[in-house]
Amino acid sequence: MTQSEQLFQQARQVIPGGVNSPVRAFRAVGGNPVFIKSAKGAYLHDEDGNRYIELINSWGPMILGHAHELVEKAVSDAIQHSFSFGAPTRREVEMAELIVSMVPSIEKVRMVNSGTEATMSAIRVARGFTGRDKIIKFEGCYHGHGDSFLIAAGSGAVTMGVPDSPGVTKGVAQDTLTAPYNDLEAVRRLAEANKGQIAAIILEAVAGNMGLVLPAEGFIEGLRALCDAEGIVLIFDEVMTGFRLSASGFQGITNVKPDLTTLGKIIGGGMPVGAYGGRDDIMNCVSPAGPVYQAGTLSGNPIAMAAGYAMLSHLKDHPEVYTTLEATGTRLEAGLRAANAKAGKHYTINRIGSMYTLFFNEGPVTDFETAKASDLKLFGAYFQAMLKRGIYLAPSQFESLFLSTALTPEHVDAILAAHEQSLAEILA
Ligand SMILES: Cc1ncc(COP(=O)(O)O)c(C=O)c1O
Ligand SMILES: N[C@H](C=O)CCC(=O)O
Repeated sequence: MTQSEQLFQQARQVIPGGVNSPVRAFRAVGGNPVFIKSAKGAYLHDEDGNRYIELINSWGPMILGHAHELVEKAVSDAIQHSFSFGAPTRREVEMAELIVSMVPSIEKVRMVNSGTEATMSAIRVARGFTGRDKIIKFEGCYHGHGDSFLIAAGSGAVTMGVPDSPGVTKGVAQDTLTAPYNDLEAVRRLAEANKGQIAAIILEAVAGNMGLVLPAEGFIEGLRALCDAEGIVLIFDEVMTGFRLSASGFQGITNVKPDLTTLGKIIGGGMPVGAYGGRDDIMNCVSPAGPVYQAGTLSGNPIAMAAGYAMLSHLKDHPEVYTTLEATGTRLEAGLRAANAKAGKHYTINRIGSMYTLFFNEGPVTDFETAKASDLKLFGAYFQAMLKRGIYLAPSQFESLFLSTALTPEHVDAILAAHEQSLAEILA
């Protein structure tokens, strides 16, 4: 038995399903999850001494690769002053100023401890601000595990076959209306049928939790116009895309500005952090400035703030990070397409910057339905074939992969060699 097998056996006795987040259990791809011991740069090392090239990067945060010295130093310096105070600190003011300076639509920001907390809080504020109850979300978008979002949810929820989770009350579920991603007409119909009742439209402007799906031309602009016309709060969930697609996230590469933005992942540099922010008048509803309650014992945690501040300042001062990531993504995408064509397959590859998904589906993949048409059995075989060759992919078709600046052209070539061999193996 390997160390990972032994640990998984132990884990199942004391942790539900043996993992602290469902997608880690490898249920969608079979086999035993790999237990990680350490990581540095572009590599993960497991408990059995195997090394993998990293394409998940902790589901996004490690944009500079693992254990980057800047973040490492910031954390070790911060630790000298204790780990949590539950009181205001200089660093959290600086962190808020930094976020506000980098994301133009954010005038005020509140730190929380996860992306889930950020999205839950953002819709509460939108409801408090508008005095309305309903929200619109998109099928296959995932906004964490808050009750209101576990309706037609992507990511681990669809991977485990529970996009509508038991445990969410009918009352909560009926306040979440869903539309197919990229279907503006469907959203307009919902808004018309529920006139004056919709507090917010929340979306992953680039969806990463049904696999990567890009917004169709005019979709985001149409949502903005609809929200303006109907007094609906537009929320971009940038937990994945924030500071990844540009130094100001997805909104840095489009003209559309949301009213509220949710953040997570990169802003903690790998520490557990989330944030939500946006228009001054909306954010002033948050307690103690206003009546909408939201709190947190560990919110603005000094270690997390130090890690996040080091990460964001680096991204702000080094725009070349994004050019490097684009070059890595371009090289990888071109190689994957060439290998697929050589194998006689024209699988869809959706990519933007350092995020991409290879769908086992000839596509196009433009929404949840088309993503679900992928050959999941083949994906599972591909995942295992790549893992065996030392490439660590997300263990589900319904996820994006994340590149880091630690990946060199040589790493990309190693990934492409493994890809070609894996395709040959699974298609034989
Ligand atoms: C777009 C998006 N929103 C929200 C979340 C929830 O974040 P967390 O897992 O930190 O609660 C995630 C990831 O899980 C995400 O990808
Ligand atoms: N897609 C999720 C976050 O981005 C995957 C992480 C998780 O659910 O554990």
